[in-house]
Amino acid sequence: MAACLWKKLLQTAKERIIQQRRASLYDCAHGYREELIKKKLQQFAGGSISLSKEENGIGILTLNNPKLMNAFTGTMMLELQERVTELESWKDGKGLIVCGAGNTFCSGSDLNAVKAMSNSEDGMNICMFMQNTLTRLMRLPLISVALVQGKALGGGAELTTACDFRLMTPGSEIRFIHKQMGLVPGWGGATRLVQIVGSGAALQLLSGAVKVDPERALHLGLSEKTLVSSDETGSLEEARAWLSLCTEGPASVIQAVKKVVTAGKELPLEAALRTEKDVFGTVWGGPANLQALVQRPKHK
Ligand SMILES: CC[C@H](C(=O)O)C(=O)SCCNC(=O)CCNC(=O)[C@H](O)C(C)(C)COP(=O)(O)OP(=O)(O)OC[C@H]1O[C@@H](n2cnc3c(N)ncnc32)[C@H](O)[C@@H]1OP(=O)(O)O
Repeated sequence: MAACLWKKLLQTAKERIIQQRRASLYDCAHGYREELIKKKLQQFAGGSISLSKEENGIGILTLNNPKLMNAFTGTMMLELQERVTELESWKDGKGLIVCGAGNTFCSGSDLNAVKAMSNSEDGMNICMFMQNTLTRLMRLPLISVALVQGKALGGGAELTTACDFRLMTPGSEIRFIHKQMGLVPGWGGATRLVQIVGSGAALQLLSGAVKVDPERALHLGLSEKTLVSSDETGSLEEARAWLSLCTEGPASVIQAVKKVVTAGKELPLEAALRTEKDVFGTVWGGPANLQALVQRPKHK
């Protein structure tokens, strides 16, 4: 009887955590019609978003549009959502590296698409679509790293803030250039930047459309490390090595760690504590915990 009750409690806790994670920010109550925006984005084709899920639990998500400095076309925005959905159900996943092809990160939205969708309705729908998608990316139960090579501009800079960490190669830059386009970030980048560097520094970076080089990024806490290599292969290997320091151990435990930190970051105190309790309940007495106890030397 007790075991049956325990299993039910565990299942309820897991379902509640998954529901919290997958709930979209915007829906029809906000005038958001996802199927309509998807149809519109489909019209702006080009490039791709690939995902390689490796045996060691590290995923590599690559923006492939090097001819346009990995600018986001409409279909790439749709593919990003598909990859995030895939990652949400990756049971063995522990970490994620987001990078760009051709030794550069991402130069934001494809300006050809931006010009064709410059009306308010399309703009708001893209804004809500990308906020939904990047919020889900941010909340993945994986430890994520943006590997910034070359340039991360506009929406590309915003994408870096949806990752837990940023690693930059020599000579690379993160730049919120929105002001120069008469804009502010719309994919959630301003909100996340304030959380990362504080409101003062965020205001300076946005109001000045400041080129943030690796040194300044380190100083601001926007980047964790300046890598040694600038080339695609070398920098990816360095990023893998850096991430492996955070992802050693069973996927269930690494995912639980990310979930409790997300709760602490996003929820009011008591809700965060209750989520922590729920997540704790999924690992206490679990296989990794029991195995660790067996391996622990008896206290003398
Ligand atoms: C909320 C987010 C916001 C929005 O969605 O409204 C945006 O992100 S808007 C886009 C903001 N991004 C930009 O304004 C960057 C524009 N690009 C550049 O400033 C430069 O291309 C740069 C600095 C990224 C690279 O300069 P470089 O001299 O090294 O190369 P080229 O400029 O010759 O670029 C090569 C090739 O790529 C095309 N390109 C680059 N960025 C974009 C883009 N965002 N959209 C479309 N096409 C882009 C560029 O036109 C060149 O193409 P080519 O056919 O060879 O002329």
